[in-house]
Amino acid sequence: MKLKIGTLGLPNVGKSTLFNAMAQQSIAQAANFPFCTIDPNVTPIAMPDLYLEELGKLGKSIKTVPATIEWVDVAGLAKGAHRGEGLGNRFLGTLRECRALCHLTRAFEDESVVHVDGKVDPVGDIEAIALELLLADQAHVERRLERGDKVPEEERTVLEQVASGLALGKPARSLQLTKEEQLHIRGMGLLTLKPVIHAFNVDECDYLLDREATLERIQSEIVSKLEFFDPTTDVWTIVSAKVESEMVSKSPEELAVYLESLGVEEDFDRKLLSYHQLPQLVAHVLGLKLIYTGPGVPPERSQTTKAHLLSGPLTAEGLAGRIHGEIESGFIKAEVISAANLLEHGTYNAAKDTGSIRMEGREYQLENNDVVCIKWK
Ligand SMILES: Nc1ncnc2c1ncn2[C@@H]1O[C@H](COP(=O)(O)OP(=O)(O)OP(=O)(O)O)[C@@H](O)[C@H]1O
Ligand SMILES: [Mg+2]
Repeated sequence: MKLKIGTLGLPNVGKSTLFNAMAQQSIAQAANFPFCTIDPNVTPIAMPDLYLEELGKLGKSIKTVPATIEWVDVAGLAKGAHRGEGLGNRFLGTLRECRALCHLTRAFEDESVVHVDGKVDPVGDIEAIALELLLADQAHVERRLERGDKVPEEERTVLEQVASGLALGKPARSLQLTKEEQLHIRGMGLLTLKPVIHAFNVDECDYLLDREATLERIQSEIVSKLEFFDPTTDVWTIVSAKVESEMVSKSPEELAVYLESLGVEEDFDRKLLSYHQLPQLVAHVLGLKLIYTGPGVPPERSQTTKAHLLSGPLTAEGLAGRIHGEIESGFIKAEVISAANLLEHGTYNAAKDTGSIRMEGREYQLENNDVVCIKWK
């Protein structure tokens, strides 16, 4: 199953516009009225990758396959959703399946775009959403605990701890649960346990021209005032959903004219755009790794260089199982080299000749940016 990231925020803050900028096409209906989105939108997003294309060339592959995550856009969450305001909070069930949340907050002034409360107040808006998540989790945990003995004891103990925290207004991720404790309640999909990427939706000027000053202002006026911003689980960035969605729908010529009209240099760094930035932050908060297969495999067996996303530990044998059952059962050894090291050598054979390719066994734990070639019989 693909790793999913869910967007969250008040109605009409730009979630679907950001989704379209991320998907690089217009899939989601984005419009200037609250509750425009009802059913979730989902799109695959390629993980930004430093090595894949070059490795594909080195391996003379016909195609390269990037690792992807799924970006999920849901309805706006209204204040009072737990009491049924807006579309209520039942749709949060979609977000329970997501591994991290991207919390989008309006930080642009534009009188023509409706704000559900009539004023732009990022700190208040974030806390309102945080409260809705807290209340949703509280109800979810209570329902589970009501099942009494049907809930395994280890799980019940952790849930009781979470319930006490939530009652004090503490999100589950702030309770410092151990990995093992988290495992007992994994199936619950607690929203307040998920890492949060705060994205502040700013206007084009703040985003493109006044970037540094905007970042400083957001840190001092918003992030530093948040009660539950934990830098060990949460990160933040700025986006400009409207301008970014316009950028991705333009041809290169139109884009040049558009950037010039905004007073932005043509060599504007595309790595600042959300479809690049946000997956990077996802990788950061979830500790994701990328590894590669393809180079080193004889061309008659594979003509594809593929990036694989790891969201937890994986052994060489585990990777073999992901590729094919026969490769797993016939596993002999794994040839491993880091992508950067392989590219320095120019060819797989050159890397082999200098002894740079290591031989690893079944139990080898894959590391970020490993290029792996499994030998099997
Ligand atoms: N940075 C921005 N500056 C100005 N306007 C913006 C910006 N980002 C989004 N908008 C505008 O805000 C309006 C609402 O956008 P959108 O439909 O994407 O919001 P949403 O959060 O998905 O809303 P809903 O919760 O109703 O689904 C649109 O008119 C969009 O063009
Ligand atoms: Mg929407």
